Amino acid sequence: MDAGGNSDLDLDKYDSDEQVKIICLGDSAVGKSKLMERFLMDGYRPQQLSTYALTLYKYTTTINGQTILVDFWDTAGQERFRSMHPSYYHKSHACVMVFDVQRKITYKNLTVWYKELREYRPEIPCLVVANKIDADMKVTQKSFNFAKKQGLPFYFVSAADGTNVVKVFKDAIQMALSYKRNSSDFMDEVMRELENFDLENKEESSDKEETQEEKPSSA
Ligand SMILES: Nc1nc2c(ncn2[C@@H]2O[C@H](COP(=O)(O)OP(=O)(O)OP(=O)(O)O)[C@@H](O)[C@H]2O)c(=O)[nH]1
Ligand SMILES: [Mg+2]
Repeated sequence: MDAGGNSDLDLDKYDSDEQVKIICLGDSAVGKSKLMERFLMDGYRPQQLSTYALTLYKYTTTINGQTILVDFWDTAGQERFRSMHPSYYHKSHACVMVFDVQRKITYKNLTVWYKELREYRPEIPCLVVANKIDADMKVTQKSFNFAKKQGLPFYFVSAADGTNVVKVFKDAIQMALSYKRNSSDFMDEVMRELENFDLENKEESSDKEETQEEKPSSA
């Protein structure tokens, strides 16, 4: 399930300069998939890896002359799974967190999603999205303080009529890129170190194997 392992291949395939991963969180039926579909309708690429639990959409865009490959990760039926597998969060650069303005419980559960997100990704940008405003425009006058309290950007959107959908995802891509370029996230540093360490170890051990092979003849 880890697309990170293919990232070099993907960069070649799409001839892109940089790659970011954006995840989507929120209760079942808040509209996560519909929001992504709405955004991706134009720039949609048929490459879509789908399992019963996970859909990965690939999207390319050009920002300041650079081609950016975006991996959007979407999950299904989260009420069944409750919490996400750690690989879902792994190496993500931004998160779009969605609730349904018509169902209060989905707003309350943002606290739960946010807590889990921060356990895995303490510092990635997170955008809070109030979906389905088409059903009752009056909700945009209500205040939803969760985002403000946590200091997160907040958007009223509708996957049904398209309100603010492009804005949310464009902002998410921009934030993901800034995060990737400027991150001083401690865990990211550690991951980078570990990856380098892994490579070095492999090189060392293959050296060793060669010298060990020679030994038996001298013994
Ligand atoms: N009125 C209205 N309905 C919406 C909107 N977005 C999604 N829906 C409806 O809400 C339902 C759930 O949407 P999905 O996108 O499948 O929800 P999801 O968050 O992906 O749900 P899971 O995959 O189960 O986690 C569908 O019946 C959609 O048609 C919206 O902006 N307005
Ligand atoms: Mg879905």
